[in-house]
Amino acid sequence: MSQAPIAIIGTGIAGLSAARALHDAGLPLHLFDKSRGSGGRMASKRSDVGSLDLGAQYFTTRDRRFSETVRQWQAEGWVDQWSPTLFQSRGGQLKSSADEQLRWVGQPTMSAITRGLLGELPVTFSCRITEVFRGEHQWTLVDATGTSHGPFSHVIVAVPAPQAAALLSSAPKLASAAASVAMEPTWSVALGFAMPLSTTLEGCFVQDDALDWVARNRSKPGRDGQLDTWVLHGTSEWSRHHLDLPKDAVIELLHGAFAELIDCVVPAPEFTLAHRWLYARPSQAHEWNALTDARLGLYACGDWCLSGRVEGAWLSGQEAARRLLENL
Ligand SMILES: Cc1cc2nc3c(=O)[nH]c(=O)nc-3n(C[C@H](O)[C@H](O)[C@H](O)COP(=O)(O)OP(=O)(O)OC[C@H]3O[C@@H](n4cnc5c(N)ncnc54)[C@H](O)[C@@H]3O)c2cc1C
Ligand SMILES: NC(=O)C1=CC=CN([C@@H]2O[C@H](COP(=O)(O)OP(=O)(O)OC[C@H]3O[C@@H](n4cnc5c(N)ncnc54)[C@H](O)[C@@H]3O)[C@@H](O)[C@H]2O)C1
Repeated sequence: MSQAPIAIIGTGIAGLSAARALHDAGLPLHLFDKSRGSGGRMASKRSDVGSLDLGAQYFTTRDRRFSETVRQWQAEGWVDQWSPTLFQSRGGQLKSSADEQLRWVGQPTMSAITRGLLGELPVTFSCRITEVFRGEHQWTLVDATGTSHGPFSHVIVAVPAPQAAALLSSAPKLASAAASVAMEPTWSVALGFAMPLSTTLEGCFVQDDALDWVARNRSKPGRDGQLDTWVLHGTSEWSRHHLDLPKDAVIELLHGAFAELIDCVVPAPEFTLAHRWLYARPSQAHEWNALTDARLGLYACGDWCLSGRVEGAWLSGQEAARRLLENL
């Protein structure tokens, strides 16, 4: 009898990191994602004015294994360095804030990375898994339409913590660890201007009331589009307080904060878009690496098991795969 595949729920960077490691070890697997494509919080959004990075803006590497992997991605042509002209704003004071940090982005879009990792791996998109249960020896998944998928030998849950908790109910310790992780929201707004804004600013760390971060989308390698597009992120606190505000109102408020922040005239935008990330980042970092119930064959990974960054999510996926292989 052929070996049942491993189910991986989530095609963000954590799920795909685990998937690649298991595939490279020769194990069969099948991925599921509720979205129409891969990437999760590091996916780019297609829009009328080109592709926009509404979630992860860039990533840094501190861990040696991740640095080496990113160099391989660079050789594949999936990533490039981004060296924006950086500013910071504190108490309304905008000033240049150059540094030596190496920052990476997917190119020509952030999604290039997870698309590259996914390659030809078997995947079912637009499939929200609502239940994960174990029979005598194997696992079955049930999706939101009531359809069953399986059997699977093991399951890796690679979704944000609050969503993971429900899928981990077969292992109460794992479920309660995931349920203990609070995740903060982020409102993300894109503005597109017909005339390029008259500023050298390409990225800005903001420590004011509403805004947390501002980036000129087309300063990133490989981005095109006719408009001068900008991405603005609200702070966690501001986003929480304005969680249920209509998108138009969020756009108006963050556009106003942007106009106050930046050192040039900001006209009415030709294009606007708002996206609410309910589970943008864990409110604190953990050092769990991944969660494991080796006896059951159930694992969880994601940025919330580590640093709440792209690097943490990738490392967590590697660790889930390593533990699964160790327990075969
Ligand atoms: C606005 C914003 C800005 C950010 N900026 C940066 C940054 O500049 N640098 C940085 O390093 N990090 C940044 N991050 C964080 C970074 O994006 C995340 O740490 C990382 O992408 C998380 O990857 P993940 O695989 O753990 O989770 P996710 O990317 O969330 O992937 C989880 C996947 O699971 C799917 N899913 C969820 N529930 C189900 C279900 N029930 N069934 C099937 N599929 C499901 C989702 O559709 C998703 O594709 C940012 C995040 C946000 C939101
Ligand atoms: N908005 C969200 O939901 C986010 C979720 C998760 C992460 N988010 C942001 O991602 C970046 C990534 O962090 P990093 O990899 O540690 O990058 P970093 O460039 O080293 O920035 C970390 C932090 O340091 C401050 N900082 C760095 N460089 C400068 C500089 N030249 N001038 C001023 N301040 C600087 C700044 O506070 C950075 O936030 C990170 O930005 C997360 O906020 C968003």
